[in-house]
Amino acid sequence: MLTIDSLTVRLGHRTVVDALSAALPPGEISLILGHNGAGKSTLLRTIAGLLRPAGGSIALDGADIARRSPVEVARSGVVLVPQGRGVFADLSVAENIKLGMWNARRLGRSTTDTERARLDDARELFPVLDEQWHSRAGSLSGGQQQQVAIARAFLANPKVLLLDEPSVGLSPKLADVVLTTVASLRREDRIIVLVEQNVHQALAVADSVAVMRAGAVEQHGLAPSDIAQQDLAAIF
Ligand SMILES: Nc1ncnc2c1ncn2[C@@H]1O[C@H](COP(=O)(O)OP(=O)(O)OP(=O)(O)O)[C@@H](O)[C@H]1O
Repeated sequence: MLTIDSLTVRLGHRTVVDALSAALPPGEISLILGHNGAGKSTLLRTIAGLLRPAGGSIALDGADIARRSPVEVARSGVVLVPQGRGVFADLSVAENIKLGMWNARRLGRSTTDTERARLDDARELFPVLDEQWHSRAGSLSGGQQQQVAIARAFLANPKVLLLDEPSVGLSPKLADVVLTTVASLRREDRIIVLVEQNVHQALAVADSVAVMRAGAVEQHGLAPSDIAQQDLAAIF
């Protein structure tokens, strides 16, 4: 369980995350909705250890990770796929994906024994990438590059996977493919936090929904099927 309690993050003089509390359970995809500037990316970056909160706590299975270094947070199994793909265009698909594996090894979260099986799993989960395993990543479509970024995170064997708008800039069809891939990464002991603007497609794969407004959680634990059109109009 990832338990966030009274988390406050200031950027300059602005309070961007304001006494936010939420509980994100394993085995679920928790979708975070909110208008531009609500603080969603800042929340993900703080969970990943890239920003130091001014107050509050972030507990992963009971241990407070809020003020640990990014490396220590990664070592505890938190992986962020930030906005923008962060794919190395001149490296092959395979090399890009293996970077996740090497990173996990460096952090002590992977052994050579498990890596082979995990690589095979990745090729099965991402058949499009398997077909282009040795192609230059920069030659892939936007949707495929996004899949490379997600596959790299998968290879890092995350306990907590944070995805910041993975379908941004993609056609509805490719967004669907990417979000279906995200859904296939759901595992009993894995916490997946998804920030998305492609709301309808994200609702189709989410297990629960939280709504952020002005840095705080306005509603949480909502069932995706309970979110009606008029609610969405009020959120955005
Ligand atoms: N370095 C910074 N200094 C001051 N304010 C910042 C800084 N970075 C972001 N902000 C502000 O913090 C607020 C929250 O930004 P954040 O990117 O977390 O929102 P978001 O909900 O992810 O929005 P979006 O959907 O546009 O990415 C925004 O108003 C933004 O302008």
